[in-house]
Amino acid sequence: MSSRSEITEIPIIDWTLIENGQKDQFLSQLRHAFVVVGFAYLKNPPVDPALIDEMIKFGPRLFDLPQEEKDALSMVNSPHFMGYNRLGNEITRGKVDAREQFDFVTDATVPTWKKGDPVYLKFNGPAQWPNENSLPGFKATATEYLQQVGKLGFEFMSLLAESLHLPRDTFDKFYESPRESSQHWCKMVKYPVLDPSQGNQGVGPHYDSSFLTLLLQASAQPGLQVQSPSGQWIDAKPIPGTLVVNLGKGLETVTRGVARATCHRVLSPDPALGTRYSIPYFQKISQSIYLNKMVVFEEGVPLPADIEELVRSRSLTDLDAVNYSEYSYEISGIVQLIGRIKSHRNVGERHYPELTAEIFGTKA
Ligand SMILES: O=C(O)CCC(=O)C(=O)O
Ligand SMILES: [Fe+2]
Repeated sequence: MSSRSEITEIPIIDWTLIENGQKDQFLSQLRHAFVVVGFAYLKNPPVDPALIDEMIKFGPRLFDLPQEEKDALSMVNSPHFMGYNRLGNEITRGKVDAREQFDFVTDATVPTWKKGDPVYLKFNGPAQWPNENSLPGFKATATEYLQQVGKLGFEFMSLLAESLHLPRDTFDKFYESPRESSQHWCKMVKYPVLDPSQGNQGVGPHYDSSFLTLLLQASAQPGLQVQSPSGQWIDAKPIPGTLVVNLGKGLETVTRGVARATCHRVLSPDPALGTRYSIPYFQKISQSIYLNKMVVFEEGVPLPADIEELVRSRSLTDLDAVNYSEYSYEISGIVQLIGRIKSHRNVGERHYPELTAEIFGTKA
């Protein structure tokens, strides 16, 4: 890949390479995927396929709960941005997204906010789970799924470090300590078919926040698109037996742009195909660190030759997403809050009135 070539599809990397002793091949594919593309499918991920099926089946059942039950779990009641959002309650790049969603986390084992603590520590805290009688087994299944995907996420980051010729534990210092105490966060998302007069923004162009997203496409409908370096939108169609992996703006910041956060969006499903479901897992990093002061590739030190070659092969243009650029100067917790408040202004106004007024320029 020494010439500048356009990206037309998303690479597929098979986890069985690791299990079959072909780790070097896996690492080389990883290096290419995350330096050049920023997205890959991970085939045969080490997550129990029966558990994945159970999670997929819970999607429609969760959204089919009576509206009052869903509204009782409304995110506006949660300073941790956990819970339910009706259709039309979320904004990306100033435009309304057409998706309904629940955000969940595993129970907190990290200290949560107390009086006198920095405001961003309020971000840690419990989920709002549906009543067990309404959806028996859901909390247990989602918690087990989050544990397995969370474990994969940490292992993936160790492999990514190796693929960049860095020590395996390079990224450990960015998590809560010990990293096993981190909360694991996912969303269950439903994208309904829209009337063409309502547009087609399932979710607008954006970067993800922290280090790593592991996305389970939980139905057969396409919709996810990834922006290539030259600005073309590439379909990331669901492939059964895979998770879609992408990197967030936090990781791009600490690798000084070597590993790419890639702009992506979701188009509302085609009316002929019906509702689309997805379940993204977002790996959480510590709120109390300045990523710009903890870079893993020092300025002025040459990159390893194979990485340098991949970096040179990219021809990056300005893409459509603009979010999370604050990592270059601001503490991580505030950057994450800014992102969440921009997406969910009503939650910001209720729980973080000062920061929300600052973000929207409405401060008196
Ligand atoms: O639903 C999807 O396929 C992707 C969702 C997404 O990009 C996000 O929630 O950050
Ligand atoms: Fe995303």
